Amino acid sequence: MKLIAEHLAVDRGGRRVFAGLGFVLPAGRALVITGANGVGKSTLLRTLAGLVPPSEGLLALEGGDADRSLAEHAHYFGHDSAVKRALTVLENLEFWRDFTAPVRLPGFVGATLAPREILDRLGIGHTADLPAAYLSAGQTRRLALARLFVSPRPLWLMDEPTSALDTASEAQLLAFMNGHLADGGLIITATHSDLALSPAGVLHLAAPTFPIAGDATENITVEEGRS
Ligand SMILES: Nc1ncnc2c1ncn2[C@@H]1O[C@H](COP(=O)(O)OP(=O)(O)OP(=O)(O)O)[C@@H](O)[C@H]1O
Repeated sequence: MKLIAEHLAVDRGGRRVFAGLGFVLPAGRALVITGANGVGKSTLLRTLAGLVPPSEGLLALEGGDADRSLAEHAHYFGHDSAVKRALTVLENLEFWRDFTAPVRLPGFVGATLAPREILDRLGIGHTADLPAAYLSAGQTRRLALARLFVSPRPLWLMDEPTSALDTASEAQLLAFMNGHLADGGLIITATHSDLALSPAGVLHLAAPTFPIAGDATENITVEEGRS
């Protein structure tokens, strides 16, 4: 399984955010997207998640399920935790489990945990029957993270995944992410933190020094390593 992006261009609000972007990410590897504020990291993740349409280019998951879109292979862990405040914590997870079809593929054995089990592992088991509105910012973030485990999907798209997490939760998140890679999953994450993901490459997005009309590959650096 590998994720392929070729000549990707995305426009938002009538303005080209990036163009000429390409990478190949094989199963079991992470791609860390870096770059200054506003350069397009979240936009790239939202495009991969099917939330923003690309203006140009190709996105494909080779070895994926041909009956599903790329977005249906992915969990998107974005800035907004997308937690339903009126539902209990457990109801949020049960909804997500029932709403999100699991994806199982040769070479990918994603962890599937029962909602109560992952809540316990993330240290918020005691909140299971509370309305999600009562959770603190860090607890809400952990609930959003719990969703990745109730329905296995190979591609994790993670936007600033460590935000609002304390040091212990950050270390646990890193262990989960490395576990997902060891299971044959793929991770693309935008972060300003130095996450010790292994193996990982870096995709650096740089602000264009000229108005982008078409190809802007000069503004994109893919660096392998961190293995
Ligand atoms: N809904 C939108 N409509 C129009 N423009 C948008 C929209 N969302 C984002 N943009 C613009 O797209 C550009 C890229 O934004 P994006 O959020 O992808 O940056 P980022 O690299 O993730 O930034 P940060 O590090 O601050 O999170 C910015 O110029 C932003 O203003």
